[in-house]
Amino acid sequence: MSSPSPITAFYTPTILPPHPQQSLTIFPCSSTTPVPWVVYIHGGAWRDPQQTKDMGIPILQQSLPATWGGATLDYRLSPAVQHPAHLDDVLAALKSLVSEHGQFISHILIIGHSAGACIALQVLATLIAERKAGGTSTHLCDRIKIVVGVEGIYDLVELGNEYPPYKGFISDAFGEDEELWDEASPSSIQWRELLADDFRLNAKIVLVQSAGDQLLSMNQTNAMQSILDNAGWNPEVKVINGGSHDATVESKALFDILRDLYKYLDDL
Ligand SMILES: N[C@@H](CC(=O)c1ccccc1NC=O)C(=O)O
Repeated sequence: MSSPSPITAFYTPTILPPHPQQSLTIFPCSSTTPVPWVVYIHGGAWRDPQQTKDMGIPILQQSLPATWGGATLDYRLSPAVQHPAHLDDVLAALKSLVSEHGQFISHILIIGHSAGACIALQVLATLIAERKAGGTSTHLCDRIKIVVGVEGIYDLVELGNEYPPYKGFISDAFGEDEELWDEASPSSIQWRELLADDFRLNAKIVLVQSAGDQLLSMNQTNAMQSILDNAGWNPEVKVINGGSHDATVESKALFDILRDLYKYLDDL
């Protein structure tokens, strides 16, 4: 049986014409019962117009089990918009995915690359906080079982300290005030407060970093690991030979990790 063709959808149907970046490419599942879905959030320092949702296509085409669904998201970029617009767009995309396809979605695995990994952890924390406040996104939050950060950015202030030239793209996306960088960073989130009492209810967080990443050292991943460890989240960290910063998302080493995680999802 051949898989259904990918479709492009806009996630802000009330805004006409839709902003071209407020769109997602969906690989519909070929199942009539709920199956897991994999959702990709691209990187590109919140600003690189060359890095789009298309960067998620190799993962979805090459690693996704035949009957599963997938989606890769675009979001508006800086400097046209600033934080929290990127996060808001990704949340809107996920909510629209669940409202349109929810009956076919059992669990969700989110993969974020680089700046997309930052957004992925912001998404998880935002949705848990919304759920705790009695919000309506429970049906989305409860389905997110795994969040994978690949070559991730998690602490904007430390990133700027380690790589002063990166302060330009951080300012474009988060403004000039480093206090706001700190507030927006996944490293500043009160993760312990977001932990569910029953550990099985918490999403598994996996931080993947390629030894060949020429743009980011291990520092972001190591720091995020220790913050999540101290907060009781027990993240998994995988150091792989995935090649360069961007090549990692198409690497066999990453696909091997993902296939193990797919088995975990299948067994839930
Ligand atoms: N090509 C990008 C650079 C970039 O994406 C990047 C550079 C350093 C560290 C992380 C990066 N991307 C993360 O999403 C740019 O044009 O800004």
